Amino acid sequence: MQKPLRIGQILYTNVLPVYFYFDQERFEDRIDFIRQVPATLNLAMSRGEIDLGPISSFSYAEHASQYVALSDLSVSAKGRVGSLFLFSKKPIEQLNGTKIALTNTSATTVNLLKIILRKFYDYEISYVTQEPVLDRMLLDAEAALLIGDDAILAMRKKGDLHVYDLGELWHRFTGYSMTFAIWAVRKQVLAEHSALLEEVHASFLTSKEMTRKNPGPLIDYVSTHYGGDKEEWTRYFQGLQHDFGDEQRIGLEYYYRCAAELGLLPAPATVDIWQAGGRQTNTTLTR
Ligand SMILES: C=C(O[C@@H]1C=C(C(=O)O)C=C[C@H]1O)C(=O)O
Repeated sequence: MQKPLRIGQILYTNVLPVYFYFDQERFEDRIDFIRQVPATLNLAMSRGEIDLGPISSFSYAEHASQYVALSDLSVSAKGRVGSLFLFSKKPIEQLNGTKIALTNTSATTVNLLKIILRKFYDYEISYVTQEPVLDRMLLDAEAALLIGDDAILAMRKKGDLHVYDLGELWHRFTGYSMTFAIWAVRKQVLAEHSALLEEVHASFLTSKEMTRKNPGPLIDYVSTHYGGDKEEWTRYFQGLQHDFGDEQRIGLEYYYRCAAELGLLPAPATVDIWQAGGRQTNTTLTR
């Protein structure tokens, strides 16, 4: 019997629309889910311990020759995201020359912050990477970056800290949307599992469409498990995009170029979309 397909799931609410109605039972023991924060999934994917799933878009670029991406799936936003915050003791205009603490759960957003503060503010910052605990991060740093549910929960007790949404900053300076996660598949897995992969991909897309049409049950679930009011959660999910079309690709590939320009990536990457049936399209844009 074939080994089960190992599928990652980001341990944050932001991916739930793609998993909420995923019909796991239909796959019985043909799939396994591994639930972790993005940085852990990134590493597991690069080591071949996971076969497919959402990873940081930055990590996709670092391993672009080994991965392809599933079409129409991402965690993206044009403007405000609502779960990627820089919490700062001072206004952002006064952060040049300071120390900023970065969550150890992220790859895309920590580099997005570096790009924004270097390229658009022309700042020199000293960065430290820490566990995502806001109070502890701010003991010795002027500002702290959190992502995912850590950011959502910290926002509720931010006191008089200044708060900046990274998606909003990116959009303000570039006019682009930003893609934080994409569903990567290790190329090695394609030949072995292509039929199963098509089924899994279709189930993700079905879940996404079902939550789009009827978000009520998901909103009830998250407000029960994570607190917060339902309007807040409704606004959060409305602001997130889980598609990956031209708009998302253009913004992401611009981010890759900025990252390469600053030496954060060895070269600007492009995203290869795997098409059901085994075809692959390289989505490189002419520049
Ligand atoms: C929108 C978000 O996108 C995330 C940010 C990631 C990163 O910074 O590496 C990775 C996956 C996504 O979960 C979020 O976490 O709030």
